[in-house]
Amino acid sequence: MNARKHRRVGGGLVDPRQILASFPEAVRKLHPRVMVRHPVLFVVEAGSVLTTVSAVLDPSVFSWLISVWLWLTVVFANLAEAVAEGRGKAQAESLRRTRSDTVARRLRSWRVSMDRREWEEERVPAADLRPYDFVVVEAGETVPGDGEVVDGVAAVDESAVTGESAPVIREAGGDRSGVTGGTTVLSDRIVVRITSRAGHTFLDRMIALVEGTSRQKTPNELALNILLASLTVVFILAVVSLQPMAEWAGAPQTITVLVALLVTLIPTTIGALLSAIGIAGMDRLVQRNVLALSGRAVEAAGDVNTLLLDKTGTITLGNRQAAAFVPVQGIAHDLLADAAQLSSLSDETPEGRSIVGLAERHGIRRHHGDLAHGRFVPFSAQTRMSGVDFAFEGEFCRIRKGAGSAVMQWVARRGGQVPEEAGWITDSIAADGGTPLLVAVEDPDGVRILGAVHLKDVVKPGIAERFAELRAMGIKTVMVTGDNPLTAKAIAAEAGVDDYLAEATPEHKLARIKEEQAGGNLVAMTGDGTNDAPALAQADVGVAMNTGTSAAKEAGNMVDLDSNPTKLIEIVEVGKQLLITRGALTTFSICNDVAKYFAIVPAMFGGVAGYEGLEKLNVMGLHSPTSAIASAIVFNALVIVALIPLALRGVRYAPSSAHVLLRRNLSVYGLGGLVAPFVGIKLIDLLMQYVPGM
Ligand SMILES: Nc1ncnc2c1ncn2[C@@H]1O[C@H](COP(=O)(O)OP(=O)(O)OP(=O)(O)O)[C@@H](O)[C@H]1O
Ligand SMILES: [K+]
Ligand SMILES: [Mg+2]
Repeated sequence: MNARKHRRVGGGLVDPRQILASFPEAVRKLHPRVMVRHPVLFVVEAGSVLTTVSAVLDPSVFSWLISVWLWLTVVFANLAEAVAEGRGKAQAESLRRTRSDTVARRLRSWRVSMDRREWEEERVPAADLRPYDFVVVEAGETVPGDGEVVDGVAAVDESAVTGESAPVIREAGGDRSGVTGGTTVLSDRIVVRITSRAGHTFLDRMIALVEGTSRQKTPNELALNILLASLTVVFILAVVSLQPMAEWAGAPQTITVLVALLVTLIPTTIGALLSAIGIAGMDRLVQRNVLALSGRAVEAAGDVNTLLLDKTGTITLGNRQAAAFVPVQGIAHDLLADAAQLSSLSDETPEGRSIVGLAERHGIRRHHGDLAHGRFVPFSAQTRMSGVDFAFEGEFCRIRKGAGSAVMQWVARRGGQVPEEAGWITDSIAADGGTPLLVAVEDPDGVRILGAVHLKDVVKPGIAERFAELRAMGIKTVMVTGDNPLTAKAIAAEAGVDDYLAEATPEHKLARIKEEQAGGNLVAMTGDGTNDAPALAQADVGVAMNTGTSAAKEAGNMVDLDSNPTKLIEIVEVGKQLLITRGALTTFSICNDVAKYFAIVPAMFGGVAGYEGLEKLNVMGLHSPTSAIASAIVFNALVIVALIPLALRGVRYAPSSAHVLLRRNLSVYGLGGLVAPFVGIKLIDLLMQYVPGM
């Protein structure tokens, strides 16, 4: 994994300076409008106001001590969130500097005659660009906005966004056409169609994300918040109803004591850390160069059990190159090469361009001028073919090239014969992991297959080991590809996926995901192409490769800046760690509160006639009732600070089954939660006895 240049080192540790720096923000967050979003802490804040008023009216060391520590409890809770948010701020700053304030070279066109347009360049600020504007970017210039390359090929330096310094190729036509505003073109010239409005670019979204401004509570977080709020209501009722009983026993309690009791009982610890845990999860993904555009997706990632990947550009490098022309018997090699080149002259896909190039290397150089009144048939994922219709020396002619089955059908439909040999050729190319494209012509002599083009692609290195890791995590991998079954089988075997689906159209990919979801599976999908977009949108976790088309990036809910399909392993780990951390700290918090109840109630009623039985519960032998209560409140506040690093770093996660993790959690954090207050409160009480008046 590459380290983003402006990325901090040792992301898991909390720098004490960071805590200090976040203090003012924590105090600002005391505003009730902010606090109502955290119901448990809102109750603590209200309690702090009550005890402060009562301390003013009826001052004592005890009442002031409690008031001060209650306020500290709320500040500490806000501190957790402020520290979590603060960690993204520096990164956001450096991204802001990257955001381009460049001047764009916008193309303006007007119609001169029926079929001719005149183009003119104008210089406008990047901020004025709108979707469907066309801009020119040349070597040395900054891409002024997000868009799609519609003409040309260029090497682009994307390090400003991805942190990766090796240049990448961006080109028109294929699945590597997306460019991001703020990146720099290193060579050549491209024309870009702008796809996003100023202020809504990828970089803007990235800034909002690392700053946490766009973060919304996830469904799980909302549910937990409701649970915590309900618990709080129950405890409020319990404490309020305690007073009549205490009065009946002749020991009415002060407001300060009642508020203190309430605060120790309600789940303040998890209430304080909940949002920091969520922010930290998103942050951990940013550290791994993944932008999660929804918190829900991060949670879902923790439970994913099926991963769908497309082949070209995701499992393979995606730069399918023509390697050879394989003619059928009786057809000259150069005739096939010529036909293949003619059909590709306007095919702006990488495949198309590489066919033109290969034919040129065989000495065949055709130009658009050779195609009188030619009509180009562009490639589509549905037809899996492309080609051209034109007139040649007065004769009408059609050429088609494409997936074996698609071209065979085309030939058969037009009344031609498909020689058995065509099947052998495509099969032998496919069995090798290559992609065969059959080439066929239709002219006055009839319809026939000329041969095949052998397209070669390379499986990304090291991918098989990573898929084995996914298997160990209980995740099934399925490759879905538009390619033929034999190629799919060969690549599937080489990459080590569990299953594959060949000849898949965008609809098939989508259907396969719905099918998996109907079977109760949580599905992740990684892809880069426009033909992956529907599937990326349907998947619970849709990870788009940053190299991909803007349609793919819009459809997914995560973008991997490294365009590494096995990144999902890390995404799943972060998701699991998020869920486990939240579970562990909730367990700890609730067990803690139960233990505090036993520490504080006996002390409160110690020595009260009729409640002597409770005295026996005072196993801790605390100094005095006031000291016991104050110690519990101090402990309650300090626990929050002590757990901030754990909330931000996440509970240690080692891949193992869900029930092993659950058991481990319950024992470590449940037991820890029960024992910690007895030790902590006793220690604080030992100090508290030296405070005069306690
Ligand atoms: N430019 C082209 N002209 C004609 N046929 C093509 C062209 N590009 C690809 N094909 C054929 O169409 C098939 C489907 O292509 P598509 O892009 O939908 O899927 P893919 O890239 O092979 O797979 P994946 O979905 O894994 O990216 C290819 O396998 C190939 O046989
Ligand atoms: K508490
Ligand atoms: Mg693809």
